[in-house]
Amino acid sequence: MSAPTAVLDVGGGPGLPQRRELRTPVPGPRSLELQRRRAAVVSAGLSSTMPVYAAAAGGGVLVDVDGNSFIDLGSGIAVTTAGNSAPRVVEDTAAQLTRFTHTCAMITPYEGYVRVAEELAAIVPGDHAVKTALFNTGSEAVENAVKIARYATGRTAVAVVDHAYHGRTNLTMAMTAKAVPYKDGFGPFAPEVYRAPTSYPFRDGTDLDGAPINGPAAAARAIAHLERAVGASRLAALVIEPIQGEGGFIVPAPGFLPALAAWCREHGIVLVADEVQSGIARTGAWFACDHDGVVPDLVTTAKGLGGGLPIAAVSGRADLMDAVHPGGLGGTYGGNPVACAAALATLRTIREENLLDRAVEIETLALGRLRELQRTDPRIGDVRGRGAMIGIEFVRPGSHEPDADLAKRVATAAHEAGVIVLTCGTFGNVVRLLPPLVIPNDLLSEGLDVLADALSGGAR
Ligand SMILES: Cc1ncc(COP(=O)(O)O)c(CNCCCC(=O)O)c1O
Repeated sequence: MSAPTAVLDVGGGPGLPQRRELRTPVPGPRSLELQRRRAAVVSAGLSSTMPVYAAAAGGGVLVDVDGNSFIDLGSGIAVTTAGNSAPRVVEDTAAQLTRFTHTCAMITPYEGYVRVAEELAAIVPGDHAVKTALFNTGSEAVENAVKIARYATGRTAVAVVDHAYHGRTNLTMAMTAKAVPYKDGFGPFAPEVYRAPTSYPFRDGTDLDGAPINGPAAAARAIAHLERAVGASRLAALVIEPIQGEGGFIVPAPGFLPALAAWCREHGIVLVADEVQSGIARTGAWFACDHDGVVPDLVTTAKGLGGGLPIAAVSGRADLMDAVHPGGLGGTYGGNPVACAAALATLRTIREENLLDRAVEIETLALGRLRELQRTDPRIGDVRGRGAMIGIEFVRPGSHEPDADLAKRVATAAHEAGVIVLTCGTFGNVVRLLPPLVIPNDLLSEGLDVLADALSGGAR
């Protein structure tokens, strides 16, 4: 057994020097040693975007085991929204750890769970009574939202849309659109899932009569498809991301979500907004649904909710949440007390540091800079997003043909220059920005400069 690699003894949180600084090649020697050890004992099925190993993180940076300081534009996939090792999260979880670490909420409940449910009831869209059940991962929340919808309606069919991502469990894989890497080889998948076209403004073009496929037209197209493929009366739920994440940071055309919501209401179909990636202040509102004035019946949240601790939730109409028989929902760790303390501290940090407004400031800065780049670079097909959830779609110049290789080269060049960015998209041709909302403006601007350099130089 190898001795633990001596890592940098630096504390995380906002006190970390907020700078981009490379002291070694990327990856450095300690990361290379850890890569060697990992290859011997960790499944090859687990990939990793960055070739380095984390030692500390906070504010807008992540420091690796070789002392390299990276600008973090990924937030661990939209999780450390309120900052890594956020002070209140650290303080409140440490205090909880000394009281009790686990009792199982189904065995001996505790106030923290109730307080998280009270907090979510206060921010979830709508003026109806809201109840919550807590879980551990986004996939688990989506699975349980479907369970609740099926139980409450007595129906079994589930509608999803193209480019969707909902998780890696059997049902959520069936609901996810992209085969590689998420589904290939893992079937058979759960039945009774029906996929409709979504609103993808950059790629929707016009209908057969030459009219642009706007929001209402895209909704009519999706509804017509579902009416043919399954029928509204058989649908328990429509599960949709208000802004699609892994599918490519796709913001639907105005009017698309409201038209779908009206159709669901008309036919008693439970509208589930999967806000695992777009929720909890990420887009400049508590939920992405808020931007469209849509009130879903159920909302799934995870990622940003826990400030890094694993916690997920299904929140929604009390009549639906109470439809399930006692004991019908559960799980050993759901709403772990330490994770609940983290969630409460995260929500408090978002409020006290005005991070909803901060997300809007980040949107203005990032979209402005990227659209400036787009004006002179035909390889940037689309720049889109809300708040601190921004996507850059790369194409072959003069076409809509996806350029996944360019997206990968830009991301790799950014990594080598000390900036963490992620790619996504059905076609793999989207670079996405998910900075912590606490990132200083100068660091965000520097990260955008690095992307611009990667585009103009390193990523030919
Ligand atoms: C909308 C939406 N719903 C559900 C999920 C699933 O959440 P879990 O916490 O990863 O299970 C996600 C997770 N997205 C990141 C997946 C990363 C990967 O596994 O490669 C999401 O974005």
